[in-house]
Amino acid sequence: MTITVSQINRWKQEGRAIAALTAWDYLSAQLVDAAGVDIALVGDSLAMPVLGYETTVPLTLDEIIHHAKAVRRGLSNAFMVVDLPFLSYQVSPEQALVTAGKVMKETGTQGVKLEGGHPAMAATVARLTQIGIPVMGHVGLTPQSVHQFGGFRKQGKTAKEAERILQEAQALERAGAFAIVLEHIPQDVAKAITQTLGIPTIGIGAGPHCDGQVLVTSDLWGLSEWQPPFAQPLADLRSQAINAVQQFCNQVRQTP
Ligand SMILES: Nc1nc2c(c(=O)[nH]1)N[C@@H](CNc1ccc(C(=O)N[C@@H](CCC(=O)O)C(=O)O)cc1)CN2
Ligand SMILES: CC(C)(CO)C(=O)C(=O)O
Ligand SMILES: [Mg+2]
Repeated sequence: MTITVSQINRWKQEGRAIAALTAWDYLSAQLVDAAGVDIALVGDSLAMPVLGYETTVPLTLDEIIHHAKAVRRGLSNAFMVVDLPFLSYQVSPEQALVTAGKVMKETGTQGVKLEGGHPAMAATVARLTQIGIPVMGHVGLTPQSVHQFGGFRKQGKTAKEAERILQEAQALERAGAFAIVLEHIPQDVAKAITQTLGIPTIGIGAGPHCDGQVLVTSDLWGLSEWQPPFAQPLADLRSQAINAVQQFCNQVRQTP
């Protein structure tokens, strides 16, 4: 049962919600895949909870490829998508093509994701999809623009901004994107975009009316040292992990 882009598109038409989670290595990939997630995203968010950077901006192409190769080895069912890091695709459509091609060849991913939906980025997405690379879009709070936004702030709060985000999503659909992530925007804006588009929307901090949801898996597990307000942990692995280490230290230090 391998998941394909056409399957993902059919799920929208059938009203079957799409579950996506991030993975950053062999272990996390195996766990989300075994649990039956539909899409495993090697998100550039790995820069933050996993590598300890303050934003996703410093992550390099070589770093994400190294992680994505490990994720590939851990997946058997989920559709794999890899984020293109900051400045590995924004210079020109040619740069994006070379980067996406390198990621596909070296990691074995089925698709890539990039941020933004302004006309230049839509043209880049068109270029990639024309040569057969499945592209997932990402609009709203696009974390690679954090310094322009002045923080990881909710986007699309004014009618004008909301309209711009809708236009960007439509441009990405026309460019051939197979799905679009909507991050940290008001739920009514996400709902309107979801109803307008023929391709699935995958929300994060965008309310319940999207065609699917994505979370950073370390947030879901309660493993991140910090998480966005919209991420609800469903486990508390951080305290369990610390507890196990404390028990180990105590055992080792017990004088026989
Ligand atoms: N681990 C973790 N890291 C991440 C993401 C995640 O999903 N989880 N996703 C990306 C970053 N996205 C966000 C989105 C919202 C917030 C957030 O916390 N926002 C607050 C504070 C905003 C501000 O600084 O003003 C708010 O109330 O809106 C932080 C990172 C990349 N890194
Ligand atoms: C899940 C999402 C959309 C959060 O920003 C992402 O792009 C990532 O993890 O890198
Ligand atoms: Mg990302």
